[in-house]
Amino acid sequence: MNGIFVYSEDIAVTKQLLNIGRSLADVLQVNVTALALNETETDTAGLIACGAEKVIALSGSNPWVESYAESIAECIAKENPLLVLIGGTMRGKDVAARIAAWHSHGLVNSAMSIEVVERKLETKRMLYGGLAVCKEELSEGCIVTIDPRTYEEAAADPLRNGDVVACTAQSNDAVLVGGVCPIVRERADLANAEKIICVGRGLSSQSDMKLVEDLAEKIGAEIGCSRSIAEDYHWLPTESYIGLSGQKVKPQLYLSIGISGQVQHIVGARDARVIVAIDKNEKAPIFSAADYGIVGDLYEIVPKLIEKLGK
Ligand SMILES: Cc1cc2nc3c(=O)[nH]c(=O)nc-3n(C[C@H](O)[C@H](O)[C@H](O)COP(=O)(O)OP(=O)(O)OC[C@H]3O[C@@H](n4cnc5c(N)ncnc54)[C@H](O)[C@@H]3O)c2cc1C
Repeated sequence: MNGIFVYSEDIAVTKQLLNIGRSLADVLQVNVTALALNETETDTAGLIACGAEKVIALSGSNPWVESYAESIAECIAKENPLLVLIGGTMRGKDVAARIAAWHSHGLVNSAMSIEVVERKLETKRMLYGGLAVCKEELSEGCIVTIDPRTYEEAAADPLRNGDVVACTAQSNDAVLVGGVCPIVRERADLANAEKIICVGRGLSSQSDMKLVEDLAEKIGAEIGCSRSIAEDYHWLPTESYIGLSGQKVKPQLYLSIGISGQVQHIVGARDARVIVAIDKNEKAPIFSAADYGIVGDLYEIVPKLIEKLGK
């Protein structure tokens, strides 16, 4: 068994995987190989700067990354790595599942962390909507997907050396893409927002959203919500809700207003740097997840905050 193999169809995520991949490789004293699919020379050089000893630059004419799963599996077979890290995007998970099936290797999805314990690799991931954490010891060659932004991008060191091996990929054209229509988002991309105000059923009516919008404008925040607000009340688009079945976010500031903080919601927000909660029920579970809590009526607190921030 060789080193650690990393791949994502999103080069920024590959650099995040290199952060953890490099640390593990240093402990295990093995090499890191990154796979780049249809990336530029600058991007492949960037992967070496971020810690890969070798970059396999695959190129092919089919724009559909899933159709290269077999070629990626072949590269992995040649490298025979100890561990394969794949970016846990929707497309990455699709590719990871196909590769795991081809190689009959284990697959751990959405690992929250991965570490070396007594020379064995161990992952942790959430179970039952965040109610339990599952610890798993990996067999050799295991595939692990890691969701975007679980780790920061590896710091680039332009003095690092490495090899770039160019290969032509064979795409599996069993499914041909006739066209792609990007989803036009009605709101900003919450996954990359630095500040988020999240509203829940504590808000009495849709017209009160104005209050939240005013506060968001004052602090330059995007607006998210609990599932009930999007799916039951339809006050905000579906892509605005945060949680287990919604978006996973990692802002610097997450301010929840009138959200009870059920585990299915919190699971999407727990990686925020600072969580502030406003709720009138002092026993609301949101306060266990919050760094700062304000117990009180949002209709009194939010106008006061807007007033203070206005000065
Ligand atoms: C399989 C599954 C998946 C799910 N996935 C998600 C998900 O991805 N995201 C998600 O959000 N939910 C999800 N849910 C639903 C989740 O369990 C909760 O039901 C939901 O998050 C509750 O939304 P809420 O906090 O807005 O409402 P509530 O739980 O009703 O909380 C409202 C809060 O507002 C407070 N409040 C009321 N009035 C005021 C006031 N005037 N001032 C201050 N506070 C006030 C109350 O004290 C209360 O704490 C899922 C559920 C299941 C079963």
